[in-house]
Amino acid sequence: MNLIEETVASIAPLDETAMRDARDLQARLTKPPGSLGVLEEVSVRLAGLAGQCPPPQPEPAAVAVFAADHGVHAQGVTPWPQEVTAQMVANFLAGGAVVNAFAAQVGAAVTVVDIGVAAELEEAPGLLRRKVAPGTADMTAGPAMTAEQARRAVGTGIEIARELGARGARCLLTGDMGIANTTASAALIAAFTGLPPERVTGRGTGIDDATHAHKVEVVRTALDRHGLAEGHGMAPMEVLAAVGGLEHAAIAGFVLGAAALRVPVVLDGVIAGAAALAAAALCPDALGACVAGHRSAEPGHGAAVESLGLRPLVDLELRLGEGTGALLALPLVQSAARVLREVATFDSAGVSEKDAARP
Ligand SMILES: Cc1cc2ncn([C@H]3O[C@H](COP(=O)(O)O)[C@@H](O)[C@H]3O)c2cc1C
Ligand SMILES: O=C(O)c1cccnc1
Repeated sequence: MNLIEETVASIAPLDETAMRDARDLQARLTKPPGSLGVLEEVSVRLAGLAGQCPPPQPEPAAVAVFAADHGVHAQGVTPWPQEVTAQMVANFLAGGAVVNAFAAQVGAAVTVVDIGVAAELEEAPGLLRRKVAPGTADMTAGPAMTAEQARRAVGTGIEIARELGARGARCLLTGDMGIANTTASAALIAAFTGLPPERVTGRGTGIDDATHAHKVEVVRTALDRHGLAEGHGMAPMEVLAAVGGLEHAAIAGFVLGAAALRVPVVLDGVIAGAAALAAAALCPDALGACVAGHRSAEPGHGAAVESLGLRPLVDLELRLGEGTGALLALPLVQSAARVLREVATFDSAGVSEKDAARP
């Protein structure tokens, strides 16, 4: 078996006993039952993932920012030059980007992964040089990646999850950097959900109406070219290779790797949403490890999380990527676990329970 098959085979569903224990415990904690809303469900999932109640505290946390370039950039789908991908990588490594500020705020480590940046990048602390190719090919002209490149990128994502886990991370967060990657995200989301391009293609970094209309047509052209209309029946790895980015493939692997380690993975925005659709198509049980950090302003992201049955924790109209939305959600995930670990029960604290006779 290869790394991807081995990893998929090792991913088990959430542990029902631990989840039942967590629900029972939530009902006995000194608060009205259900009063922590969505966070109670998060705590139950964390227990199910760990196979124990209470679950371990999901910290320390590490965000992996997967950076790559995109051949579809040539189609004029974004106003930003491709060099910005490499320039932002340098900014991440210098600590000057929003992801660095948010990571510092919540105490998460930042690792940058060159999975497919067009430019040659020099060795630097905090940079993992794992370039599979210097960017993808233009998906409107042919497959974005070869099958081998897609496999290598997914495998690298699995390895990065393992490496961060081996360094002690107990919560993983996804990040991305890749000019034009919202176009590839839209194509992946359309291919995996069957929704039409106009429903899932957004404005990315910010484009006018004419460019947006053109971007929708670029996505439609790519889907047509690769026979990815609704009901296509293509295998997930083939879909990734046809219209995905190297960072999408790596993030899909990262999700699989986290699920195999039984470590929660907090998903960022539309790029992670597209990658999670691929991961879930490869292994539905991998979703058990996933927490949707936030809901991005990109329409395709809403479609992706709905299709995955995930409930985003934060909704602040963010449309940045880098891992920023996942980082904002991290304290919520950690608080959810801490409740199960630290809050007293009615019994232990001597607090009276609700009078059964009263409404
Ligand atoms: C300065 C800058 C910093 C960023 N940080 C994340 N992105 C985000 O925007 C890009 C995707 O948008 P589109 O598909 O419209 O090109 C990705 O690189 C994503 O990570 C950035 C974009 C820019 C310009
Ligand atoms: O949803 C995101 O993460 C996003 C949106 C726009 C541009 N880059 C990323």
